[in-house]
Amino acid sequence: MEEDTLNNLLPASDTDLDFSFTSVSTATDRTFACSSARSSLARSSLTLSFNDRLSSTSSSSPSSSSAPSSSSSRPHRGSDPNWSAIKTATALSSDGRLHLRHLKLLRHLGTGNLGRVYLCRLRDCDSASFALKVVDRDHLSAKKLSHVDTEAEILSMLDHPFLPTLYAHFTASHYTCLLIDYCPGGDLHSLLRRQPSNRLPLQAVRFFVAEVLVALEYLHALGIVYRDLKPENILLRENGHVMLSDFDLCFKADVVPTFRTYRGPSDQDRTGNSNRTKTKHAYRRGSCFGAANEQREPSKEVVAEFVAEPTAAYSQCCVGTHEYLAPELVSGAGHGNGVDWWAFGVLIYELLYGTTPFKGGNKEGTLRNIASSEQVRFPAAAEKEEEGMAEARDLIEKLLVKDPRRRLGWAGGATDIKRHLFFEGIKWPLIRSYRPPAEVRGLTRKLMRSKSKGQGHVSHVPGSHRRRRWWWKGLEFFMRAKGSKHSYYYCSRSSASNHSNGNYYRYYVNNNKNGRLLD
Ligand SMILES: Nc1ncnc2c1ncn2[C@@H]1O[C@H](COP(=O)(O)OP(=O)(O)OP(=O)(O)O)[C@@H](O)[C@H]1O
Repeated sequence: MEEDTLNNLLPASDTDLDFSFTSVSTATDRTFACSSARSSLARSSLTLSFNDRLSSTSSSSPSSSSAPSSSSSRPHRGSDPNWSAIKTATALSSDGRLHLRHLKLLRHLGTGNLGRVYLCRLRDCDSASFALKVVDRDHLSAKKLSHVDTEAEILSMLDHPFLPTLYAHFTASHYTCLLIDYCPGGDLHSLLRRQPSNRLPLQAVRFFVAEVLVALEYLHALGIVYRDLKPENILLRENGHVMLSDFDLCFKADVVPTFRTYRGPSDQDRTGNSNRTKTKHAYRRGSCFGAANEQREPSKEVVAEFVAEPTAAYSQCCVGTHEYLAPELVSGAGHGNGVDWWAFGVLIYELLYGTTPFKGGNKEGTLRNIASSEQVRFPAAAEKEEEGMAEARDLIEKLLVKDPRRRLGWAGGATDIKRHLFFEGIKWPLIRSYRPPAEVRGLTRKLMRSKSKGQGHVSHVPGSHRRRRWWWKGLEFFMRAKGSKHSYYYCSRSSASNHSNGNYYRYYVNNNKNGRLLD
């Protein structure tokens, strides 16, 4: 029905656009506000500065359309059939650029806070599917527009199998359009809700979080702190591998890559389960994190490893999804790269246990639990629990350390986390070749179906309510109760009643003397 309507409304040219999309109704206010990111000092030529890498594909001028982001600047996607299709379409275009008229909208996939997302194809090529995020600039505040630009900037930097590729970014009339990979597998949150007790088997968790870890590693190496990790933002590609989405809450900092050395297993023991005395290491082998083990003596050689972690990243702009907020975000005292590693711990916990670790009776309760000194607790272990659960708990405990500087990942990033025993045996360079877990209910069947239909989409499970990023009045109450010296300003308090889901609040922490809002 909706598909028909959209098809009927398809524009003959870009100028017809006003009639082709329904404007996003007053969207909920974003919790994002631009960060007060404090970059690290540029110590050497190795310092990567985000701004140096901005792609020229980002264009905000009205009525412009852009040439597709060049596949040559994305070496890993050079042979991607989607790129070939885009190149063919632009070669046939009179001005060598991709326009909205080259696309055929097939279906509305969903609506976010900034815009609507459509499944689409190129008019002259039925084999390549894309997701088109359409943002009606006329209906967004200046602040939200800056979020759109942030998302476009970040997307234009990415070249990674577990992150979206931005094929084109164009502005037509008052619409900004971002053309990215289409993920027919839906999101991990919906997949989780299909599982018995909302839990995934441990091997499936290892598969998904290992890929997320690699994606975060890449983002952090670029100095990007993601800040919105949660199952809802982990989409599943046609091949069952993950793709992180939603980059408008990110903030950027400089990162100083370093080489360091470590001595094999002794370091592994440090980051792994320290109570375990192992003389031999069990290596899992076989397809998709299988359980076949092989015993071998630990290697003792000194290994040089690359670490690019934005440890100096700093922002005071508090954003995120409440169950995934790190304690330093809740306290409003400023935060950095550690928030992603905290959220990574929450993610592993939720995938394994079907709930988040600090969830309270209501949102304030959750915040209180996060901010308290109470350590993470686990449900009582089953009598016969899956192999690897002890390692999983140990990893979660090390990630959910309340002090960000003592949290696993803060200093060494994903490099440290990868060495934890939970991930033992994973051959990281081959991670793209691992088979998605066949035992996960709904995963392969849905993906197969979407493949055969060519345009299927794993819908959200009814009742699997997506957790939005919000901030809520309860925080004010909560902080007052704690006698905090910080004061909070709800930037959108007056418009809160207009919000479509009524649960979005953006706030600034004001802890400077002159009372200026930190932005
Ligand atoms: N590349 C994609 N492939 C398939 N579905 C997608 C894709 N990108 C987004 N979607 C779907 O479209 C919907 C809207 O996505 P969008 O990124 O605009 O907002 P969101 O994920 O709801 O988050 P927020 O509103 O917080 O920005 C989501 O439900 C998502 O599942």
